Amino acid sequence: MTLLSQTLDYLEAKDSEHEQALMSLLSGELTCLVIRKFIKSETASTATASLIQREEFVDHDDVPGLKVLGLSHFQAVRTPHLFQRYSEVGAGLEEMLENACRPLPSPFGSLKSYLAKHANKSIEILELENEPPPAPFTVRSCGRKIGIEPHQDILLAESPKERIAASFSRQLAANIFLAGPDAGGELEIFELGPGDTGYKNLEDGPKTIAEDQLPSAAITVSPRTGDLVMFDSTMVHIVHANQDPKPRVTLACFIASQHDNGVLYYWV
Ligand SMILES: O=C(O)CCC(=O)C(=O)O
Ligand SMILES: [Fe+2]
Repeated sequence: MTLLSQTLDYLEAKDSEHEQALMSLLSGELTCLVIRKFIKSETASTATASLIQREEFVDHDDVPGLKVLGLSHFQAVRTPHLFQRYSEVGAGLEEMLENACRPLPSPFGSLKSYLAKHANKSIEILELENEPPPAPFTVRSCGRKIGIEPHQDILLAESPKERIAASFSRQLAANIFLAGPDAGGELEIFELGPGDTGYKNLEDGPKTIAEDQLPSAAITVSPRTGDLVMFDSTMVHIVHANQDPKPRVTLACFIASQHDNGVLYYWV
């Protein structure tokens, strides 16, 4: 198996190219899709400047140098007392971002419209049977020398009892770059999927792999401000340390599809 990546320019690519690329991504033919200039730099800088000063933008509980607006499902599952905060902060995020960007479009709104139009599906927040409502997205700011260690994002491993998680045909990570680094901060994706690592249940640990034991990267993306990067989050991936004094700021969520269903679910 070889992992495939494709890059399109948001405005220059034809509608049919966006449609074809999304279809390939959702079918698994494509592992990673990069849409350059997905949001305007003015929108990216407005969103960043406004969000960074919010009191909800806090230091990450475990990783020094990483700041986050909102928490992730992974964090909440590992630390159950965070579940309520995860859900409560999440409930206001879409509106907070709209207000922060107005009159410019919300980058998250642009992502939902893009998927609705080109994947021709309805876009819905994920609902789980045994958990409070999930957050729609998070905003992460990686300071200098901060990266993300090798990991896989698999909802079924985080919540094995959730039937909807078992029904996903694909889980994608989507990141909109509100500030792309000028040095470092590359995303690398490896040819190691759930079958290779045996990551099935977060209770047994997230199956992290030491960086020096990874195969050579199959896909390397050097993201720039304004890009949208979507990839199969079940493959092992890593973010190299940001080497730029300016933070690397992303708006991140997951998107999942089911066979024969016209819905895409989002959460983080
Ligand atoms: O920031 C990135 O490039 C990817 C972060 C990540 O691990 C994810 O979105 O699952
Ligand atoms: Fe990830």
